[in-house]
Amino acid sequence: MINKRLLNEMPQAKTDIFKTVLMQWISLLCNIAFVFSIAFLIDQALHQTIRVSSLWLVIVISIICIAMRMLATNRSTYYIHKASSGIKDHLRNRMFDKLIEMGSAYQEHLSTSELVQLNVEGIDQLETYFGRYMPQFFYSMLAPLTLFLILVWLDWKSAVVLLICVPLIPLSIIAVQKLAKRLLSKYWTSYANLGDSFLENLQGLTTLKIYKADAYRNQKMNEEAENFRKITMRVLTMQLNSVSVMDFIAYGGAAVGSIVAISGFINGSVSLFAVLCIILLSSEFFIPLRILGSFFHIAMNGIAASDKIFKILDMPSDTQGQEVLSDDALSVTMEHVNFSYDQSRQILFDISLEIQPQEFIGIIGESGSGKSTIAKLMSGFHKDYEGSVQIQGKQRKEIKDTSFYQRAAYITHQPMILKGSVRENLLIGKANANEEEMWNALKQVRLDGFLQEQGGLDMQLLEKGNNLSGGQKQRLALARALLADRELYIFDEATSNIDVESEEAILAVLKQLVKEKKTVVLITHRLASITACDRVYVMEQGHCIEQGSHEALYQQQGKYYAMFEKQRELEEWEGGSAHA
Ligand SMILES: Nc1ncnc2c1ncn2[C@@H]1O[C@H](COP(=O)(O)OP(=O)(O)OP(=O)(O)O)[C@@H](O)[C@H]1O
Repeated sequence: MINKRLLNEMPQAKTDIFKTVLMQWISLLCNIAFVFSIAFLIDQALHQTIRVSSLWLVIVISIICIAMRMLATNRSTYYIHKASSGIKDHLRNRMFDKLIEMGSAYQEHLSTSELVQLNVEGIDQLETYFGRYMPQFFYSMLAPLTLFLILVWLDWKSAVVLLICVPLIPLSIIAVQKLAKRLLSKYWTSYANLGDSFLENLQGLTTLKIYKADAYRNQKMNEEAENFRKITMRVLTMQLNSVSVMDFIAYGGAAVGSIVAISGFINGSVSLFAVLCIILLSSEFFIPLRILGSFFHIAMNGIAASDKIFKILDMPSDTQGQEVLSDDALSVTMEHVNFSYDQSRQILFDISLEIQPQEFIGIIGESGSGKSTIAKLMSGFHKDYEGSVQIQGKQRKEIKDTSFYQRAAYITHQPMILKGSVRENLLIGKANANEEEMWNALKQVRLDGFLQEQGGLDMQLLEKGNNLSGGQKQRLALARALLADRELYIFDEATSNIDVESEEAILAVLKQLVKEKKTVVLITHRLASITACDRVYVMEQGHCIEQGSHEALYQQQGKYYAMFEKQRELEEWEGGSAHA
């Protein structure tokens, strides 16, 4: 019922919970005083001994009690808010820090929609746990004890009966909790899966429409939604049933206590004043626990979410190394690397390659041969490889991502363009770049002409750069990378959507980069682009089958030669047929 880990996460919340309980307790004392004064008045009225002075006394006590209750309720609301908002901020920051700490490899373990759900709704449900459930938990122990210690002087029998009935409520909560835990864990898993499907289908809606596959995916999602509905209904049924059980115990317990007091009154062993006090206060024994029960389910939902949150927070931080690169130039060495994304299929087989500072390296091969996987291993996206991937002689998995990315850039064929101006997108590469630098970079990638017609650097881009063509997005990403001025550039099909003429201009920029003492790794399908490389690695089905300069590989008349010739023939044929 008490999650120690959550409480220890936020020691400050303990003080706020204590203050909330104190305020609720003061409120209870006011209530008792109010009931006592009313019972006193009724007792005097029935015995016809009422006096004006006692009437005034009751009125004054009532006003004081009501005012103090209002004040105590106000303060407890404030502390409730303080306790719950603090933990929300704290956990969201911890999650954010953890993701940063895990670096680019976090996507291997977590899906975006699960993260969003946990961070938004999951953490919101902890608000109830901290702000409502926890104070209520302690108060619901304190309230019956306080009432018992007061009422036992009026009629010990009914006080004992009332106190004995109270633990039945927590017992029923514990029983329900056992059932709830597994059910809620299933509920969260089903919710996260549905979120995943929803996000994916929404992102791929255009493709689904084109292939008329939307109805099928819709049906699949409906099935998942139906599963989620069923499990939600089971959760709600469990909640309603447990609330009914608690109501039965609460009102039944109060009734039993009152009956004992009334029979004492009939026997003459209990005074009218005492029986009135017991009847009016008997429900107070149970109400705090009954309220606790109503918070319990939302709180348990928060706890289920927190279990998942802690699982993420407890993930090994060694998903990202802690070593920092030295000021020496960056070299990349891969030795006997084997790699699989999953157990079912090996993707890379015994890959060894070497990239010295200021070299211009090409990696080619047919689609699916493992080129991007090599780039991803160098960039630190996956650590679970055999063999060695070293940067500056240090294992890549030991190197901190921030240290690597300060010196290196990985540019893919699907660059991330953010909603906002072109300027904002460029400043991601270099925060303090001036206009001249930005235009210079845009000119190098031949995007300047288009942008000048479209409002320049202030041109507003839609989400994911959707108002740019595929080639324009790639050029913008290249301009951003050039502005970033890194030592090592890994271009993974980064110019795949760019027309041949512009690609030649960009190739000239890459050659210029090498002259400026940068190291460039170029992964491409366009073999004409890599003739200038110092060394080319040829991949086939996860094996590196050839390596050497363009001239050496060409003369070897192996795979490279065959691919090169085939592409040249195709280009010549295309050129010829275009002219025909
Ligand atoms: N995240 C992943 N999980 C499982 N398998 C993957 C994953 N990414 C790639 N693969 C598999 O690894 C193999 C190599 O993929 P990779 O992207 O490295 O090839 P590539 O040579 O870059 O291909 P292309 O030229 O088409 O980009 C492919 O068969 C692919 O199915």
